[in-house]
Amino acid sequence: MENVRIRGRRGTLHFIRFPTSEVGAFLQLARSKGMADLVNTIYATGGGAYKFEEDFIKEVNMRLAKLDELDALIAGVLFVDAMNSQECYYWAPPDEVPVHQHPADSPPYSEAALSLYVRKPFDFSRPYPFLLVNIGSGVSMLVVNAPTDYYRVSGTSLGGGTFLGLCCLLTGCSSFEEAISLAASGDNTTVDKLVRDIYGGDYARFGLPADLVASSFGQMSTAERRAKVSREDLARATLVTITNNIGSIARLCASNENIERVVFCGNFLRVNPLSMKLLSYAMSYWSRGALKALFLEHEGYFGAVGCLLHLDMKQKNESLSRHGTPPTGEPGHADR
Ligand SMILES: Nc1ncnc2c1ncn2[C@@H]1O[C@H](COP(=O)(O)OP(=O)(O)OP(=O)(O)O)[C@@H](O)[C@H]1O
Ligand SMILES: CC(C)(CO)[C@@H](O)C(=O)NCCC(=O)O
Repeated sequence: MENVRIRGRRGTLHFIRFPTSEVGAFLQLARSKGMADLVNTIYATGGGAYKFEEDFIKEVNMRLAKLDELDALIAGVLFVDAMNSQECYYWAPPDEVPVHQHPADSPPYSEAALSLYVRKPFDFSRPYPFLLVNIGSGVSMLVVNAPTDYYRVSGTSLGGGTFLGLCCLLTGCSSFEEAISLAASGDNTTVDKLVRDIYGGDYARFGLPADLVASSFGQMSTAERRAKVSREDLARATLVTITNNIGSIARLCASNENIERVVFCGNFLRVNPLSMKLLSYAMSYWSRGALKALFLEHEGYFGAVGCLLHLDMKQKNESLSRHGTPPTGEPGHADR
């Protein structure tokens, strides 16, 4: 991300990621490159900041300054959105006709229709209140009323980790990228039981369209169906199941809290336009156009940015209490 001002300096933020299972390799690299000669403190957030604290001290003699993951997440989201005019976007059909107003003969949730969804920029400069749905390995849902006024309203353990774990079990795949690519070419209707499979068409009285999933994995109870199903279809059904469940909980939370904008983030959405389109459809359809699903370009990096900002704040506060003035642009002395 270019042209970012932090700690009195302007520059480009570079993001890298690696799974926490690789922390050992990172520590080895840090040691071999003499990283501890340059820095003595790393700002860190999430469970890993606690879990790996001892390893950092023991292996590279570096201290972890720990920040709460949800504080850091929100600070990061607000900062990155303010810095990058293209950060926030949504997905919609090209005609922008609300999905619940589409004629019954052209269902906007069909494969063909979803593939037409296009990404459009959203002006998030007046964000409050919003529901922030962070889809990591588990899912946290936060009502955000102001930069430091928020609460965790709900969560679910059925998240990105569940998708990946179940996909590995069901398809034998071994990476998130592989799971997503299988899902992209699969068909969940061979796995799930649809309203059509139960009613022969729509259940019109309660607005349940024929193509809606009535029972996730509902077809898999018969041996005949199981014999015919492909890995791709299983991956697709897993993706649709997890995504729709998150969408459903998010929608209930948003309506309960009288919130119209639901911002989804977290690495589950990485290289995963299908889930974003499904969430967009679900939010709009089930709220009859009242809710809007929003997404963020730097989906999984906000916690890290929140940490960096905390360092900036800390330095400003230290400088104010020492000299009565903000810092001049030199890095802080307490932490390197
Ligand atoms: N390269 C990848 N390897 C593994 N998982 C990935 C990858 N890219 C995206 N994902 C998805 O991102 C999820 C993790 O998301 P994220 O990194 O945002 O969460 P987290 O901070 O680890 O979650 P939690 O705080 O719940 O433990 C994985 O469960 C998986 O669905
Ligand atoms: C435990 C955390 C907060 C760790 O990031 C996350 O994985 C989560 O919100 N899990 C869902 C827990 C629940 O609300 O059921």
